[in-house]
Amino acid sequence: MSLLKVERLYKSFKGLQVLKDVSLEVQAGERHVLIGPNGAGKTTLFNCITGTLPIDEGSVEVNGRQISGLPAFTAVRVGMSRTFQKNNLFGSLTVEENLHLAIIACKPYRFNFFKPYYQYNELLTEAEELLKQWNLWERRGRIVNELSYGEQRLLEVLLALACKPQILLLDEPTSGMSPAETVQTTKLIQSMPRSITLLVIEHDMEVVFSIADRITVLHHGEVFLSGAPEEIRGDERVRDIYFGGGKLQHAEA
Ligand SMILES: Nc1ncnc2c1ncn2[C@@H]1O[C@H](COP(=O)(O)OP(=O)(O)OP(=O)(O)O)[C@@H](O)[C@H]1O
Repeated sequence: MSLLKVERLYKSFKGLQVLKDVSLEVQAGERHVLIGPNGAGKTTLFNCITGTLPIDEGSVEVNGRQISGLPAFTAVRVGMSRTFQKNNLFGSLTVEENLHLAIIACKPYRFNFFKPYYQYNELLTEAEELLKQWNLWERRGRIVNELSYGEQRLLEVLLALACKPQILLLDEPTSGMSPAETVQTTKLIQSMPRSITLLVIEHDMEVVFSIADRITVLHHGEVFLSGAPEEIRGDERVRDIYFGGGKLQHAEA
């Protein structure tokens, strides 16, 4: 059974049809990458999957449980976490404080907001483990606004991991990063355990082909093609609509 199943999804904005009959299945443990030209509807699809946006028609199931039409927190409850194209961090707080807040947000019922958070040993231990696991322990005291853009994007991924998701949606995780930061982020994604299923929007073809088990191409709001990376790489039509010839050759080099 697929972990995530999107069936015949439609979404429009004031008459503009942005997603048309989109069906997509992501198997448990898979690294599934969503590509497509600007405006193809990729982020809108993420917003519809996570419940950030209501859908017009269709369904979204996680582990066989229907979540379409339910509030956005349902996605978190069924084990889904996501990052956004733009950072959503508390810039004046430290890396560690941001992580504490992310952990608290995942399980608010475990915390009493009148008790100082540093009295929750379990919270501090969980944060320490994550910071060490993802090589941010040394930078835990840094104020987020003082981090490079790439470091901030990496922190976003770490915050999404704080909820210990079964399925993680990453929206252009390497956008705006330097080449070195892109390599670091790619390695981080590759090192994630297969217990975390990934659905990733990505434009950088080097990154796409180094992480994907399966690729879905979205074009004008429709699934144009879905298949193994070799299949997508070799498809002339995909080159025409998306790669414009040059980019894919660069990725093969
Ligand atoms: N809230 C909204 N209201 C109206 N139109 C929207 C809204 N969100 C997205 N759109 C439109 O929907 C279309 C798809 O946008 P979307 O951001 O999903 O594309 P994308 O494939 O993620 O593009 P990119 O790669 O540039 O991020 C675009 O034409 C966009 O202008």
